[in-house]
Amino acid sequence: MLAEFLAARRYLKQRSQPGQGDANSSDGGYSLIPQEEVGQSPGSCSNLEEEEVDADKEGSPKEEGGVTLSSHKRILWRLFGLAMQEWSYLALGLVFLVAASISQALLPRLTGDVINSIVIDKSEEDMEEALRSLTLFSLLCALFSGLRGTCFLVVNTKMNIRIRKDLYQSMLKQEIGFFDQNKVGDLTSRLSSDTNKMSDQIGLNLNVCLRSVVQSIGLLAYMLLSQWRLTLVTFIAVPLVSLLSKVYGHYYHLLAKAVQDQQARCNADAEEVIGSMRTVRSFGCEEEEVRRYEQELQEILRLGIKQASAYTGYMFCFTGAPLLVTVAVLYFGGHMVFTHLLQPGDLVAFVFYQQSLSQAINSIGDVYAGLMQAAGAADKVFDIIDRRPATCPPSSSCSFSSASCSSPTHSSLLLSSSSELSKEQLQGSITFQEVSLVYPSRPDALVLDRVSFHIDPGQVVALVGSSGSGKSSCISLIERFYEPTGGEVLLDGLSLSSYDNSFLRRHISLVGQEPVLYARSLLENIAYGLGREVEEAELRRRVTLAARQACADEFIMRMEDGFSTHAGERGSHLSGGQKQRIAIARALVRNPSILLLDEATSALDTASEAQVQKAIDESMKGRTVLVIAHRLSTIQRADKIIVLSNGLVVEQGTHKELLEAGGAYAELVSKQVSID
Ligand SMILES: Nc1ncnc2c1ncn2[C@@H]1O[C@H](COP(=O)(O)OP(=O)(O)OP(=O)(O)O)[C@@H](O)[C@H]1O
Repeated sequence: MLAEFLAARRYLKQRSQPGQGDANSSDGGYSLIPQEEVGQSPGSCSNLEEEEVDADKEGSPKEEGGVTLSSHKRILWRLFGLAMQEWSYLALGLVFLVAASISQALLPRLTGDVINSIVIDKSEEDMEEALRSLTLFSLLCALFSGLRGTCFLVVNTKMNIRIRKDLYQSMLKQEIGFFDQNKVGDLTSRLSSDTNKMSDQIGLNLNVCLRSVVQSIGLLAYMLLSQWRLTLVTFIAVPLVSLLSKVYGHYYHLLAKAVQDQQARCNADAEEVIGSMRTVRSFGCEEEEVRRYEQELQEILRLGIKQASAYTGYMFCFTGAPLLVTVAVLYFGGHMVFTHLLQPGDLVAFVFYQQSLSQAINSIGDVYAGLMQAAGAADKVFDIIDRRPATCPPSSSCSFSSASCSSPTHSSLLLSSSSELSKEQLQGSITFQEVSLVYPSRPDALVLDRVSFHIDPGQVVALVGSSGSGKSSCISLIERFYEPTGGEVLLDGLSLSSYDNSFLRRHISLVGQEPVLYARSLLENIAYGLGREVEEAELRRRVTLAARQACADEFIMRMEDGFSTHAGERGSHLSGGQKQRIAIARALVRNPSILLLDEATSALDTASEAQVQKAIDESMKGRTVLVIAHRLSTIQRADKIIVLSNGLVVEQGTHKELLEAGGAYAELVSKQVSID
């Protein structure tokens, strides 16, 4: 309940004070003007303790945004462990923190001295001396606070960089099925907003927590020792604020969750539409999409208005209670001044101390909520960092460079000597042995059903079949994007899973249906995957050769910046045919033993296709080629044709043999011929 309340209160405070972190807002905590937080803190504090005690008593974890309190604690320890790796900055920060706290704690006392020297002693000299001390400690307090903040900010940044790198590294190691099951938006959000939230909240809250704890202990001790009666008065609002916390906490939590859910829906819809702008444009659905988006926004507005109304009640209770506490302190303190139990300056100093204590305790409450937020974000981030790619056999070690993993069995043989392996050492035979496949994201659909075929080294084999029959899935298995659910894929007679992935990447190249280029130069796009070990001159030679083979050199040289031309976001500065040729060049640049072509020439016009086809024909020599093509001209040149239907191999043979058989292939060809 406390977490709910604090999270809701934090949210509302952020809304009401744009641009101000609430934990920071109490920084300094020394003001004559009653703050909205003043006096809330006793409630917050007692509530915090109450909840902690409850959780302990029950011995069972409580739910917080789907993550249990005990797991939150575990995550927080891990986060603190990460922060502790920057121990030198933390230690320095701690020194400045203590120095700032001591200077700050003296300020109310010195202010009281100034007032007493004016009101009681009526001594100008005493006043000036007290003011000199006040100025000195104010400046010291400001300086130490700044230095403390700098140290904790450095810890934040260093932590953030480390977490991001670990997360990105882990993401890129995952199997392809992981990316089918997780939206790009979710993953990039983990990488940006969640990692920021983690490091910001930990750095900020560690800073605030340490400062507030040191201040609270000092202030409370001073208040109890100097004015214990007034200190008791300060805590009279505790039961009231506790009760209100429970009611509002629950209500705000529900509202905040509803707003978050609605915002997530809204963002997901917008992301989907922006990501498929071509489809939206070609169907002329822009206005319809704007209307849908507006409807979603209206729902956010409705919930926002509900929250805004609730805010009135929140402000009334939580601002009223502390003000009443201050009134009560002034009432009792005033009577004590009249009965000479207290001097006016001491009363003013006490009010300052009381407000500072309120802010310090209040900050601890905010720290709790902030840490819970950090734990929530960290939970998702650590899930990915700790995730073991599904393609990793249990005993294998994951290698980042291979984007997957290597098994120590057969692969060690290949891996240990992989740097010396030359192309000839991979003959290039491919065998599918009773291979079945079910995609992790669609566990009910059997996509390949005991598929068996064999491709000899150097053969050109065409996979044909109607849309959805499983052609691309076969290629995905050879690329080891997915593991077969049953059976085995063999390469040169050895199970594919026994090879080191970086070895496979070097010897197998794929040109996919929709070539994806990166927002880098054409040279970098073609050289993608060549590895850093290739020297600059050799790299340029290979890129130029590959571009020539893919008939891409002409159009590249016509461009003003040649190979340095920027491809644009996802290759948007190039035509479909140009993109395809760059993708082919990228596949050829590694001089692969096995070439996989998934409708690689589909986006080319007839003239370009003929050119590229000629280049591919040339580059096919001495390699194994598996090609998916709907065009008869491509298929009939193949040494062997494998016909797939609904995940089953229904026919195999040469063009001539299959035509004579008059089966599924002959039927496909009759349709194809009319298209060709
Ligand atoms: N990543 C994936 N996750 C879940 N299902 C998939 C995935 N990729 C393909 N499928 C499904 O597997 C089946 C076979 O798809 P595949 O892409 O292999 O067919 P294809 O013969 O290459 O089709 P096309 O000629 O249209 O490209 C289809 O039903 C498809 O919906």
